[in-house]
Amino acid sequence: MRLHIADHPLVAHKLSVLRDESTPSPIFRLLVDELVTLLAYEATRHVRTEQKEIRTPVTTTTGVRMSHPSPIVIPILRAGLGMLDGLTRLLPTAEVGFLGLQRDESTFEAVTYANRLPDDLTDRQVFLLDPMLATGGTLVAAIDYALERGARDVTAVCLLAAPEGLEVVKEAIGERADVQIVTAAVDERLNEHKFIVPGLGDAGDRLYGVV
Ligand SMILES: O=P(O)(O)OC[C@H]1O[C@H](OP(=O)(O)OP(=O)(O)O)[C@H](O)[C@@H]1O
Ligand SMILES: O=c1cc[nH]c(=O)[nH]1
Ligand SMILES: [Mg+2]
Repeated sequence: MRLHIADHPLVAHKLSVLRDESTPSPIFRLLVDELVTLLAYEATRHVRTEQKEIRTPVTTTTGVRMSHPSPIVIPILRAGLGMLDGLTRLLPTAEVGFLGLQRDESTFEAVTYANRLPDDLTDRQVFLLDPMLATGGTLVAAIDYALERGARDVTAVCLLAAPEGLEVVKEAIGERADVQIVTAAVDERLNEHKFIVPGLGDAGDRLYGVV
């Protein structure tokens, strides 16, 4: 597992506003979108391309285009949905699959309630979107869905990660695949409710309200 922590003053600034409990939902949503676009620049650094001859007004030259098959972007509902536009803005030809996972409030285990993925992800670059990597249970489940469909190249884009969750993901993946995690920050720890500290609270609730 490879970990990339985005080190950029704009990322740090926007993340600080997200952490602020007084930031209202409309601003929170806007900032998540902006942050993801900044993270997407790093997350797509190894997106597959191929050479292509192009004709400029002056001459012919060798350019680059995205390879086929196109990448697949998978937001993990609910909170990951707030990250979808930020990523597809940079990868407009990507296909989009959906996973709905909710953490059980007493056991903290991830429960799947929606799964709309292609059966075959062989040779596809997969981008998983979830703002919070806390215990890691949700991300491990999502990575497993991708790997059991043949994916071997998976990038997870998060806003915040806890050290405990990163360790869980690393152990669970082992040598099975090349998994990259791109995050805006690694926080201190989890609290007794398995929330990230200092964190930003419940990302889904802050994006969409308490339902
Ligand atoms: O690393 P973990 O301990 O598994 O926790 C992280 C998950 O918890 C949150 O989802 P939540 O269950 O609150 O669902 P929501 O997005 O619908 O609010 C968050 O969006 C992650 O998906
Ligand atoms: O801090 C946390 C942990 C899990 N899910 C969240 O939304 N926030
Ligand atoms: Mg939630």
